[in-house]
Amino acid sequence: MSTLQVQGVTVRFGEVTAVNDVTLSVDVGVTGLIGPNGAGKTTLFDVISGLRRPSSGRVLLDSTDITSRSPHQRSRLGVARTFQRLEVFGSLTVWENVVVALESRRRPSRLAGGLLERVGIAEFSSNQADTVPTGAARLLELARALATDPSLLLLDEPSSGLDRAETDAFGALLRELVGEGRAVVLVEHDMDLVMNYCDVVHVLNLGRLLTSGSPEEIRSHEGVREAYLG
Ligand SMILES: Nc1ncnc2c1ncn2[C@@H]1O[C@H](COP(=O)(O)OP(=O)(O)OP(=O)(O)O)[C@@H](O)[C@H]1O
Repeated sequence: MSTLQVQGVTVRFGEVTAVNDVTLSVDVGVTGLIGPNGAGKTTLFDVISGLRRPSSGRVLLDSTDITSRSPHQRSRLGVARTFQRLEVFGSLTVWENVVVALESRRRPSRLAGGLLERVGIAEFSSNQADTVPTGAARLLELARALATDPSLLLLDEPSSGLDRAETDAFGALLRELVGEGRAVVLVEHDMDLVMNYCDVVHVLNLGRLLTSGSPEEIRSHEGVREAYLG
């Protein structure tokens, strides 16, 4: 049984079909969702996290149809998400940001320190969130997502703003999260991160699922090269 099933999902914005009859499943592991700009990756994340209703199709979580559930209800079912555009509370400290996320799920605030250690930004705990470097703010978003103890974690371009060493540490953390039985889906432009840390990669192009496979299969896929090279 897959954690997440996307079945025949289509999203139209007027004349534009952003996501076109996409069917895919996600299991425990690191799953990459890649594709050129405008391929429909963020729109598909919006559908999975409940921010957007599909024009047609269904989303199932652990075999339950959640297509009409709100983002809040999905969060309680174990779905957490980070955004391409940072969504932290800028005027709160880094530590307070995580506490707010913990409290939203009635989890104890004493867990905040451990979460910040885990993502590698404990040194910024008492800094105001809008004063920390972009990479640290991105890791704070991850800590906030982890504060909800998700079974399905959706990460939108998590490595932007991270340097190479931070990206490698981030990749290692992803593997740890999988070891805890979580499913992680990554929209990511950093192909090294995708190829080194993903178990499965889905490729979108012009709203359609072009192909799915292991990183090796994706790397050698003719259509993928064409989609990227135009
Ligand atoms: N709210 C909207 N209204 C109209 N068109 C939209 C809207 N959101 C997205 N689109 C269009 O849908 C298509 C898919 O966009 P989406 O942002 O999902 O792609 P993406 O793969 O995430 O791209 P990127 O890698 O650039 O973030 C694009 O053609 C985009 O212009």
